[in-house]
Amino acid sequence: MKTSAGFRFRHALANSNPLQIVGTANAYFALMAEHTGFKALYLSGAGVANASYGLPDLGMTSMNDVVTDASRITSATDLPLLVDIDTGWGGAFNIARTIKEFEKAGVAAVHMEDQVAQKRCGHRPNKAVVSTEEMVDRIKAAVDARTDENFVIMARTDAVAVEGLESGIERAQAYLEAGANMIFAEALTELDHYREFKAAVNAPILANMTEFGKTQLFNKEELAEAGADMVLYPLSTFRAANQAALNVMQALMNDGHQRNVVDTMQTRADLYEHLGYHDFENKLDELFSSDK
Ligand SMILES: C[C@](O)(C(=O)O)[C@H](CC(=O)O)C(=O)O
Ligand SMILES: [Mg+2]
Repeated sequence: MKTSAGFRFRHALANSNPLQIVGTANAYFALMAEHTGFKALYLSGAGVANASYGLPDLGMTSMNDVVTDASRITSATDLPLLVDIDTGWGGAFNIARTIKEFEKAGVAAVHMEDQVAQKRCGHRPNKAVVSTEEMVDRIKAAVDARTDENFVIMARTDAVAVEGLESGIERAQAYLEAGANMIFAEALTELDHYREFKAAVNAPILANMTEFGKTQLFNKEELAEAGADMVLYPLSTFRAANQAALNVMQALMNDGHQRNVVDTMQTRADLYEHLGYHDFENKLDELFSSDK
């Protein structure tokens, strides 16, 4: 029997120290991540807004927008997928629907944050958080809606940047008591802060290594040593691919041809390798070739 996605996420976590979770903006990136050896994948809320809709990460995408992109990835790979569900998209019943839809889509884990509905990127100024009580209610609604007990509900606290480290830790404790399984400690500025979270909460901790943000780009050994169980690279591949695409666009515009940049492109052979193209082609021949 096939194990559930949530089980596979927990299994990957139990077998890694830390578990590196790479952001994959689309199903093809997910295949490349699998072939590179990653054991867990991430669908970024910012990534869905930016890549799929050309929008900023300001709470403008809906549950359906994100579930659509998540389903494309879970259809392409069995690697467990962690998905950013922002604030859960509403009140208790909306959050319950969100959990059911993501479970049904084959997602392994979601993270839900304690920002107000009018959310911002976790690494931008002027964030606002809801009360601990309100976030506890969000978590209770999510946990109650889950049907697979292994489906992971991760509580993200944005409070450290707003109210300080102590408050972030207290909130994390309250969120775990309400039934959250893991903690996403957002926008920490010191390695020691992970240590303090880990010492105070009895649950796996995620460190967000997003680039150009508030957190230094610590390596996985430093983070593991500081108590982080998971390390997230939400937009690294997206940012790199964007710059690569822009370089090609500029070359085409400036040079009138792509010969100077063709070496920066993934070859057709490599593309086909990741897609398993030849297996599909062989299948076609096997099924329909006339000289059988
Ligand atoms: C992790 C995150 O929530 C995301 O949507 O990918 C963002 C990442 C970013 O904007 O750099 C966040 O940290 O808020
Ligand atoms: Mg996000």
